[in-house]
Amino acid sequence: MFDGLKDKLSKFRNDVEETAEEKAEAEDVEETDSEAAASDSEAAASNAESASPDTQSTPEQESPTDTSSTDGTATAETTEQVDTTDSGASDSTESTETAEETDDEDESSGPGRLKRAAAFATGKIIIEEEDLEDPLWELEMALLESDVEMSVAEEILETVREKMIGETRKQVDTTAELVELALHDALVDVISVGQFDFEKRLAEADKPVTIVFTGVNGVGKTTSIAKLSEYLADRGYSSVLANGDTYRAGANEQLQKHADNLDRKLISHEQGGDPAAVIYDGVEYAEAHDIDVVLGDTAGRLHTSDDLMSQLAKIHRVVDPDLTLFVDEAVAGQDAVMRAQEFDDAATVDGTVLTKADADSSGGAAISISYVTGKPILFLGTGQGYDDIEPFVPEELVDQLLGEE
Ligand SMILES: Nc1nc2c(ncn2[C@@H]2O[C@H](COP(=O)(O)OP(=O)(O)OP(=O)(O)O)[C@@H](O)[C@H]2O)c(=O)[nH]1
Repeated sequence: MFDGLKDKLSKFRNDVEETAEEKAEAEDVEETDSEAAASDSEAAASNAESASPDTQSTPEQESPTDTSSTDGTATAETTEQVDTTDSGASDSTESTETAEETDDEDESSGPGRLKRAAAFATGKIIIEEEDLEDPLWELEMALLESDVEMSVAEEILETVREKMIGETRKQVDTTAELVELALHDALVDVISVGQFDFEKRLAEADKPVTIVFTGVNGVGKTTSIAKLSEYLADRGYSSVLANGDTYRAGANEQLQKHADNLDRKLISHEQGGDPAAVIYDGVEYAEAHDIDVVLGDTAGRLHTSDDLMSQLAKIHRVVDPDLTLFVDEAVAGQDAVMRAQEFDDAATVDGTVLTKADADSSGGAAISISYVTGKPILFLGTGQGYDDIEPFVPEELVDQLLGEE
């Protein structure tokens, strides 16, 4: 599931890891060079000392803060040497103060020299904005290619940037681990918007609970109703089906077939009847027969989307459903995200059932819908069988996207 996106996320992790490794190597070389320079100058100083006591320098002159360079970088580099070579405490404190001042001036360019120097002294690598620039750009392209909605991609990037920049790699052992944590948090943040516990809500609600399904034709709405009926039966809830799609020829027969297969009651009216009246009858039937849940189908397409939306509005007025679930297919990518927003604007959707997650989809819809609508994905359709429906757990999806296999 969502293999393309999984590969792209894995590439981002490898890119950042490579960048960090290159940086570690470069800083190793820098360290070796500066150590060599330090021992050269120590040797030179001791030579000078033994050659002429008159030319011996004062402690102040030796202090790194008094180097003739006015360049902040040079000053801080000297501090690195002081820190790593563990020289006299007073010199070190003095030079640290100077470096802090320099550090403050240098804030805009990253975590600052002092922090870097301190991390560097203990073998840590700090991830900076410039290290992430290329990998983040590639990640943004990868997310957009995977049909992740633009504002969602930006939010993910922002969180990754926030979580990684200025972080020392050693705190989490490896760069890979740091990237994984940042990506994990960024993805969970956008995917889990609006999540609520469907089963708890169902358990606590007065019965019968009425659930209305909306969405365009062909995305798996009717099949999802049948699947959910079976899902509920597995958890001890009885349900009745009500066909509010009075517009499409053959809709009654289609739902009747599922009802027969599952041995459920179907409430239906003639084609052209009032959908709100059908679902209302479903509720009455449930009340009379002590049925826990009414699952109401609706038309996916009318003459105009205005007709469709006003029909939904009427169902809401007449039946006041406990939940309205928007159904769309994962393979529809950005189209599904756009439709989710349109339906939510018109009918106030409570959550989404994302079907065909088993098909080779980009993953963009699964990542974007909750963030864009503010309503959670509640179920994933994972095949054509009645049992092929799973509660949507954001953490599980993210683990799967970031998993090894
Ligand atoms: N692979 C796969 N196929 C699915 C899934 N859900 C539904 N389908 C198939 O998608 C097709 C359309 O499903 P329907 O339930 O008829 O779709 P609908 O939205 O009710 O469409 P209309 O009946 O035209 O209103 C059917 O062949 C289903 O078997 C799913 O999760 N995975």
